[in-house]
Amino acid sequence: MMKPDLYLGIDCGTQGTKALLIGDDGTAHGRGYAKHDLIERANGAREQQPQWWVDALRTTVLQAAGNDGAQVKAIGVSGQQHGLVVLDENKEVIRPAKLWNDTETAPQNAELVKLLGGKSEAIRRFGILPLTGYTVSKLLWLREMEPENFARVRHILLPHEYLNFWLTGEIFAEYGDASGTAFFDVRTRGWIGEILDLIDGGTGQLKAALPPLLTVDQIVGKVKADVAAELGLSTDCAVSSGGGDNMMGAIGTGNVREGVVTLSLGTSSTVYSFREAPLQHPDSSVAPFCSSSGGWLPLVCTMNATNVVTQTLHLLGWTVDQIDPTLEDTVPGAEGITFLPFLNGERTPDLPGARGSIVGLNATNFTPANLVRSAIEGVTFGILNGLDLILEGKAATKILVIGGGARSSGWRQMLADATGATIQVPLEEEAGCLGAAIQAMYAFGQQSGRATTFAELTERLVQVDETKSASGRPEFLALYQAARQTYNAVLHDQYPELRLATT
Ligand SMILES: Nc1ncnc2c1ncn2[C@@H]1O[C@H](COP(=O)(O)OP(=O)(O)O)[C@@H](O)[C@H]1O
Ligand SMILES: O=C(CO)[C@@H](O)[C@H](O)COP(=O)(O)O
Repeated sequence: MMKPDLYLGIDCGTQGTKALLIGDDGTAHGRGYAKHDLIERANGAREQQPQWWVDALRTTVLQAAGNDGAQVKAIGVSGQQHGLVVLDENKEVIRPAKLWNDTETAPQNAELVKLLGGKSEAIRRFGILPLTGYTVSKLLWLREMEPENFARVRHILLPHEYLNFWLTGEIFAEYGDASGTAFFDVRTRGWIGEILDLIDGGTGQLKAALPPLLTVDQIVGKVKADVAAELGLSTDCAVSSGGGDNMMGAIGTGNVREGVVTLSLGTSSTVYSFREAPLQHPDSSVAPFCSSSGGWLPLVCTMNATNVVTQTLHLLGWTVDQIDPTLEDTVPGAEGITFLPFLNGERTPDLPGARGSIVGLNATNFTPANLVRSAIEGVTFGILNGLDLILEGKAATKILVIGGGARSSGWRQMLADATGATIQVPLEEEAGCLGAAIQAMYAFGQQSGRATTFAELTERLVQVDETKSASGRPEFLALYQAARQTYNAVLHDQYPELRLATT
């Protein structure tokens, strides 16, 4: 019997790496998962060793494709966005990668925005406002805090590009993930050398360290012989350009045409919707990123999501299994408790120095269950403020929800009740992996003369798990609107400098 062609999608998230092996028809042939460590310091530092991602990739590829490696035609890699990986002249990692949720670099981000002429000028000139967490301020931080490491930088990579490099020995960038550096012009799809000149004083060191950019039709290269031997892959196995995890989540939810909305509840919470043309939203919280399927992917990201829920559960000695009964047993608004979930500063709203707070406690409402509900509501209301921005005032009718938090039926129902939209979950839970595998299939098709489109592929391979859909219950809408208004009022009260769009 002929063995089927297989495609491997790898997703290097913050908490762990996942791998998914699929056939031409989208059938899953194997899966893998490995956890990552995280370096966390009270000053907002969030770092990981790139080697940890490589180790996790090895483990998950062997788990997913250990017996079928020779049939894998192409691999796509999805990675947490914005992380800074710096390599020296021998292509060795210089220091741990500062991650998308690192807020230690907030002073450098503020300094950079000033150097660029202020917020409006930065947007006018470069089409993007650097926010704390984007790659660019990590470079300024490195120059100021670790000048000896800065002097050794010869290659600047993002997490997924580092994994592509490990797999192929080639260093390339692609438009989607490059958008999150803030030294990439999303309008013209080219690097912005001028910003890097400001950081290195015009020596040209950083510009020379930028990788060449690939279009989505191109591949990074073939898997190196030693990697192929170790992982049981063929040396003919191609590696597609890959992309940021949100860009791959977009492909994995069919968000490759206008009108589709995806909401991800992972370590971060994100909401995004594909556009044919770049979108310069009046609110700079809307990141004007490119997608990794061609086109653009305006996106809002909050830095505190399942991490806050998990930490609240840990505090109580509870587990995620208790989320659903807890939401069932409590009422919207948690009897007056409001939880601002900024345990690690925040990116949306732009408050990198913010701290979390819980307000409205009294002798009757101060219960473990209300505490858990208020944490989930705080995370939810924050990302729904982002959803309003993405939809530019229009009401959502259908939202595809992905990420670890999407496993909770109670949380899905909360999203449906609070928006009035139908909440759907893709049949393949690991949308980032599926998107990466689909991109690999697309690139392999382009390379081998069997060209297809992302629309055709996703139409065929992305399906909804109808058993997990949730519809808004009208009687809950007003209750959630009131709770969300209270949340926004507390937010503005504590941070009067905000001009966040509220409902
Ligand atoms: N049933 C569940 N209900 C709510 N949250 C869950 C559930 N299962 C897992 N999670 C949360 O999902 C998170 C992991 O999400 P994931 O999307 O894999 O993150 P990342 O991509 O950032 O590594 C964990 O914090 C975990 O607590
Ligand atoms: O910074 C962003 C998006 O701009 C984050 O969404 C990161 O890409 C991390 O993703 P997860 O680990 O939460 O999937």
